[in-house]
Amino acid sequence: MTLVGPNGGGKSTLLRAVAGSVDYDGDIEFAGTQLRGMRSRGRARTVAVVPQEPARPAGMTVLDYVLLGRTPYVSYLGVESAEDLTVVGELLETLELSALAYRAVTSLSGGEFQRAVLARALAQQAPLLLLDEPTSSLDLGHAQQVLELVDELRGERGLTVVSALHDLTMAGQFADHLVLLAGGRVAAQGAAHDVLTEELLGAHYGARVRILADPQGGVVVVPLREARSQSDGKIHDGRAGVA
Ligand SMILES: Nc1ncnc2c1ncn2[C@@H]1O[C@H](COP(=O)(O)OP(=O)(O)OP(=O)(O)O)[C@@H](O)[C@H]1O
Repeated sequence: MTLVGPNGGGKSTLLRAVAGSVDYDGDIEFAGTQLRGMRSRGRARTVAVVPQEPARPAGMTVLDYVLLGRTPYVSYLGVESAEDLTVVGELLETLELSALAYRAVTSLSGGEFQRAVLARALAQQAPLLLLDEPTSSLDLGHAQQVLELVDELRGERGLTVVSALHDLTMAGQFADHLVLLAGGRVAAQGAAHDVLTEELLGAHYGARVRILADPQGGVVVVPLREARSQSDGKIHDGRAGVA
């Protein structure tokens, strides 16, 4: 499920409620289990989170940072097993972080660190993965790669993924079910072509867009600039001049 919506719409708050880091009314159930009141080790084996603004622990290497994801499996003696190291090694490889394994996380670029945060969350091997803007610092290629990887894991391991995305075209390409949150409420939900419409994006984002259908079935959202006429200086509907 992919959450979209304007700033302040409630995407992060919803993810934090599912993650158990803010209080909420009502119940949140996953696979028949109430998430409220779960013990921290059990919760960490159930829910993995990629927060929007994760802290970078000073002096910690990328390897140790990703190994933190194995905490729910590490014995009480605190020693990581061969399996922990294998899982982490594979993730470092997949996310192109092997060469950075012994670098301090504080020295990474925004995109490198974002991949390390995802690796740490995937190392938890939890069936529910919450991603808050997982591609916000990534270049186009890495953003596609990360979303493909998450989609593959969703298929292969049966993960449930709830992701907040600002990039509506990425959402229109990758989301199976979209939820548009605005003012803390669900404004629309469904398939990409039902939610990413000119009307809904105009009403809830105050945005002027053109929606294009991608032949492969996805949706492309093109932001339109208001066109200024040179002759009368008035602002005209940008749609008029766009093929
Ligand atoms: N701890 C808090 N105390 C008070 N208000 C909060 C708190 N956390 C979030 N809010 C408010 O709740 C609303 C929803 O915020 P939230 O961070 O969930 O939005 P968002 O959809 O993730 O936005 P963005 O796209 O800007 O990241 C905002 O108006 C925000 O200011």
